[in-house]
Amino acid sequence: MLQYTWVINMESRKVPKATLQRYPVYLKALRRLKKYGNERIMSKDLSALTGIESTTIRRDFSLLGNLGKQGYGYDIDTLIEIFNEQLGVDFDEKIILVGAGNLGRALLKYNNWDHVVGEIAVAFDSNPDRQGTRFGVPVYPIDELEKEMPEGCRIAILAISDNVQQTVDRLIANGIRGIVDFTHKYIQVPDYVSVKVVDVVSSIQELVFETNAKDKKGE
Ligand SMILES: NC(=O)c1ccc[n+]([C@@H]2O[C@H](COP(=O)([O-])OP(=O)(O)OC[C@H]3O[C@@H](n4cnc5c(N)ncnc54)[C@H](O)[C@@H]3O)[C@@H](O)[C@H]2O)c1
Repeated sequence: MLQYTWVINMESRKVPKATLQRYPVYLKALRRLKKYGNERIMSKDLSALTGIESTTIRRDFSLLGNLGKQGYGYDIDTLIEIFNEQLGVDFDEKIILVGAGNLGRALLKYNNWDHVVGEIAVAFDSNPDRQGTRFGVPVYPIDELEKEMPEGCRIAILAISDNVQQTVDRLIANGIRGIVDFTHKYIQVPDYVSVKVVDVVSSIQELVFETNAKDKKGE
C-alpha cells in the first residue's frame, strides 16, 4: 500500500517514502541484470524479478524523469546510475580480504555480495600456497599490501589466524576505515575506525541461552 509520506530526494523532487524504500530493491535487480549482460528491461520483466507490480514500477520510475520508451523498455545503465545517485551510496566498494584460508576462500567463492555492496577486489595471505588467483580474485603476499591495495579502499575483511593486531594496525595505516572481523581475537582500533565482529560461536551461544529461556517459560 502506498504510504503518503513524502520525502525530498536529491533533486528536490518529492518522492513518497514507500517509493524510496523500493529503490534498493530496483538497484539490486538491475545490477544483477547487468552482471548477466542485459542492457534494457521492460517493467513487466522487472516486476517478475522484484515482485513489485509493473504499474508501481512505471509510476516510481516516472518520478525520476522520462526514462522509458514504448516497446524498448528502460536502459539498465541509466537506471543504475540514477539509483546510485538517488541513494547517495557507493555500491562499488573495493573490499580487501586478508586471510585466504578456509573461511577466506568461502568468502571469495561467494564474492558477489548480492550485487549491492561492491566486491572483494584483492586478497592477501602470508602463506605462498594460498597465493595466486582464487575464484577470479588475485591473492597477493601480505608483504605486498601497500603496493597492491586498491586506490580508495576503505573496507577490509579479516580472516587471519596470526599477528592479528599487528595486521590491523598496518591496514589502518594504509587507509582502512572499516573492518569485518572474523577472527576470535580482541582487536583495538582508533575511534575513526569501525569494526563489525562476525562470530558464529557467540551467535550459537546466544541462541542456546535464548532457546533455554523460552523452554523454561514454556513458549
Ligand atoms: N567468526 C567466526 O564465526 C569464525 C568461524 C571460523 C573461523 N574463524 C576464525 O577465522 C580465522 C580464519 O579461519 P580459517 O578456518 O579460515 O583459518 P585458516 O588457517 O584456514 O586460514 C587462515 C589464513 O590466514 C593466513 N594468515 C594467518 N595470519 C596471517 C597474517 N597475519 N597475514 C596474512 N595472512 C595470514 C594463513 O596463511 C591462512 O591462509 C581464524 O582466526 C578463525 O579462528 C572465525
